[in-house]
Amino acid sequence: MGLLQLLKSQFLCHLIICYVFLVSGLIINLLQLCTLPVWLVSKQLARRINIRLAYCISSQMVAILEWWSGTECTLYTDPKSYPLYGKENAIVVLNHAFEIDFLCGWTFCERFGVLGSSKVLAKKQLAYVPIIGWMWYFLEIVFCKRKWEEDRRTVNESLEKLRDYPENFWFLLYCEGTRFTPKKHQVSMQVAESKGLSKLKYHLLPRTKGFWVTVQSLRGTAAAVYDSTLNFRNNEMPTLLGLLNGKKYHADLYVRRIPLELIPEDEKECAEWLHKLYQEKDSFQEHYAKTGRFPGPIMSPPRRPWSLINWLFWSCLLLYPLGLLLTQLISSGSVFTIVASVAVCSAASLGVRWMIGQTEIKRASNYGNKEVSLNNN
Ligand SMILES: CC/C=C\C/C=C\C/C=C\C/C=C\C/C=C\C/C=C\CCC(=O)SCCNC(=O)CCNC(=O)[C@H](O)C(C)(C)COP(=O)(O)OP(=O)(O)OC[C@H]1O[C@@H](n2cnc3c(N)ncnc32)[C@H](O)[C@@H]1OP(=O)(O)O
Ligand SMILES: CCCCCCCC/C=C\CCCCCCCC(=O)OC[C@@H](O)COP(=O)(O)O
Repeated sequence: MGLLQLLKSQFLCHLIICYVFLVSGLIINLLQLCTLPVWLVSKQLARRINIRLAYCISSQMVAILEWWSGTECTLYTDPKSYPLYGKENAIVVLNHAFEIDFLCGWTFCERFGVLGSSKVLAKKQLAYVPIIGWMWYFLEIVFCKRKWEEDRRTVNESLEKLRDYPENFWFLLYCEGTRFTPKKHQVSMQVAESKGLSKLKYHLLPRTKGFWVTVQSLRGTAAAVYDSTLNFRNNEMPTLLGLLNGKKYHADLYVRRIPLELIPEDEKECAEWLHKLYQEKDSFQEHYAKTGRFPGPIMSPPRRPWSLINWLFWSCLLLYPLGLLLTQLISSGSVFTIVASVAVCSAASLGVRWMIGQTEIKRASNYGNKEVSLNNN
């Protein structure tokens, strides 16, 4: 292990990274709260400010992936579509099998300049995660309860509000609805069988209703669907803790741009179209398993320095007062103050560990474990 790698694996480094993320995140959440009066005066201005504030939070996680761990992200795509990425609104359909797939998505958002405005159809529970969940509230992220009777109205209403969004955005949809586990795969293939649908090897059966409502609501707003299929080289199973430890992974993303006009308007036809898309995605994964690459040429955008610059800015701003505080604390000699400070730090560490836990597949919900999901935690 090299010296730098040893440094990256040190708990003290992780503490510093998490401290910067936590404190800057809370400051930014507070600033977002302060934009509420701006909404009353100019909604578009408030949105533009929030895009930039959100960038300051999400790009810290991107910096961990790109600059701290040095993870390589390779894009396979058609050279004719490439110039359009970042220059139009799009609905992104991505497979959901990896703990850091959302972060790889964010990395591509960063490289194409749409990180601050990127959106997702997220489960409601994520709205309560401090910093990221609170940031999403101000970004007009669409939340769902994964109960169609309740979601059909709220999801449609939230999407309609994005029609006059002032900057280009990508709207991410994990149509599988939950992360891939062998148990969920087995259950969803039973559903596929009962519906006479072809089986999938690498994906769960997609839930079609959210896709249909998204396409219908964003017609005229989004130009295309970006069908995106992600995998990692050498069967890597990346984790957020791995990234924090400085472990380098190798992500490969295959993207096809499909103009929105090609997607059927009728709900049943749209569902069939999506099922067919997932058959194709499965064949791309099979190709990857056999050859170690996706079809088509590589058109990788380079990483940009902004996420690193943003991280360095917040570190300089927040580490100096921390140093001063620690010096004062130690020189005060008060046992009570020192014990209280250790308790606050421990609570904060546990809080961050809980947040990281949200990304772990072993802590995934029970959604999709039963054919008709009753337990929707
Ligand atoms: C150039 C570069 C390109 C790309 C770069 C890549 C990406 C970057 C883009 C953007 C980044 C932005 C943000 C990223 C940051 C963070 C994201 C983090 C996480 C958030 C993700 C989540 O929270 S995922 C979970 C929430 N989302 C979803 O669930 C979406 C999919 N679900 C739906 O659409 C659902 O339809 C629904 C949620 C709207 C409603 O849920 P419900 O459960 O009620 O679903 P359905 O009514 O559809 O289900 C009933 C039907 O399903 C059948 N069924 C029953 N059991 C199963 C089963 N086990 N598997 C499959 N199907 C099942 C049932 O029979 C019903 O069938 P019907 O025929 O009646 O429909
Ligand atoms: C600068 C780095 C700082 C390190 C500390 C980072 C702390 C972590 C911060 C936030 C973590 C929350 C990110 C939320 C994204 C989780 C994405 C996700 O994968 O959600 C799962 C959901 O799709 C499906 O859920 P289930 O499979 O049904 O269950």
